[in-house]
Amino acid sequence: MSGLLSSIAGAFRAPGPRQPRYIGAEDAALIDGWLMGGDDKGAFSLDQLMELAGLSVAQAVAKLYPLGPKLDKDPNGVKQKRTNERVLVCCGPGNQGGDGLVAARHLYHFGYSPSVFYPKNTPSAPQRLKKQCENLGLPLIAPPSSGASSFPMAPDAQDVAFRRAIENTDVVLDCVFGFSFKPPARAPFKTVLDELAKTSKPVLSVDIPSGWDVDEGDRDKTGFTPDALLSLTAPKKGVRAFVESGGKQCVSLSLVFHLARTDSRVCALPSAASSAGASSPSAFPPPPPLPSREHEHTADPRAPPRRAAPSPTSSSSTCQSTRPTGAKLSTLRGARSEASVRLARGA
Ligand SMILES: NC(=O)C1=CN([C@@H]2O[C@H](COP(=O)(O)OP(=O)(O)OC[C@H]3O[C@@H](n4cnc5c(N)ncnc54)[C@H](O)[C@@H]3O)[C@@H](O)[C@H]2O)[C@H](O)CC1
Ligand SMILES: [K+]
Repeated sequence: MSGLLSSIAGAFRAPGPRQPRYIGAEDAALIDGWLMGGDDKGAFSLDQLMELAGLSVAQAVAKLYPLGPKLDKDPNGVKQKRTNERVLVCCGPGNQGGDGLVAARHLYHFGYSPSVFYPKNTPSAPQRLKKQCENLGLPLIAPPSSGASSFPMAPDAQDVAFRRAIENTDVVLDCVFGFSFKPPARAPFKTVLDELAKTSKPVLSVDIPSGWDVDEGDRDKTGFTPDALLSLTAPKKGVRAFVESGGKQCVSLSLVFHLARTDSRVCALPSAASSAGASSPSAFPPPPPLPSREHEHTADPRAPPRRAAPSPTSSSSTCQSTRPTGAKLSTLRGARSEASVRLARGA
């Protein structure tokens, strides 16, 4: 486990063009378990991890699909829509769906007008996150939570509502399935994935394009290729071809350097050395130099130190494109920049 954590962080510190460490579904689940484990492990709560993931998602949207300037009302006094303002957040039944609910909340505060599609509203769903979206008045397409009385819905009501929602959005956020998806998709998500494949709207996929196999990519020929991808912590093996063929990719770094720092401490402990079967602590290579705490919050760990402390609006994700565009390729390969998003709504 310690080698895995170091290699993920090391991939982002290595000089030259980034060579990300791709991880499989098993390793992704292992890291998740480690982050949430107590004792000598990460000690994060699920809520914290979702909040970090969801904030990174919202920041990636702000970076890739920036909100246009505010426009004056039209002659009839009607508010005019800003570029990229409407974001349809498609949420699945697992933790990735929770990331989506968090992202919708942050997007609202960034000034976007998100709406949320949440078709699997089971008792185990993150009801508090959903309630927070409701409290902001976000349009929510979801069946009533169990126990609530309602009129019976037509079987295809959600499909119809989803199709209408996708027509009336500027950007689609794919938070349907993450690293625990096992193809093929079951209802009601089959329709959702078909619509994602068909739409001409830009889709930003979180962690893995939904419907793709986490390790093997679009093995089942879904026909869905997102406009861009946000990898959480480390890119998954299934997106290697997408990234290497020039797909737009962001990587959320919020946990990477935390993993590396904790890991270097674990490596330094004699007990960790003996439990790993090493004859002495020196059997572990010295941990690579860690970036300063300041850099942990910036997009580029190798960036020169800042003079002032990072603002709360600085991004925890870094974006790059490797799209092969001839002469621009080398500059793009190393390109990365820091998102700066305004957190106060309407500011
Ligand atoms: N450490 C991190 O990087 C964190 C990532 N997070 C996000 O969580 C997901 C992984 O969450 P998990 O709940 O394990 O899995 P999924 O979101 O993929 O959803 C599982 C969910 O889906 C159902 N399901 C599986 N296959 C199918 C299918 N073929 N048809 C229908 N339904 C299916 C399954 O039954 C479950 O209910 C990760 O990718 C990140 O986005 C966390 O926020 C924490 C930190
Ligand atoms: K996804």
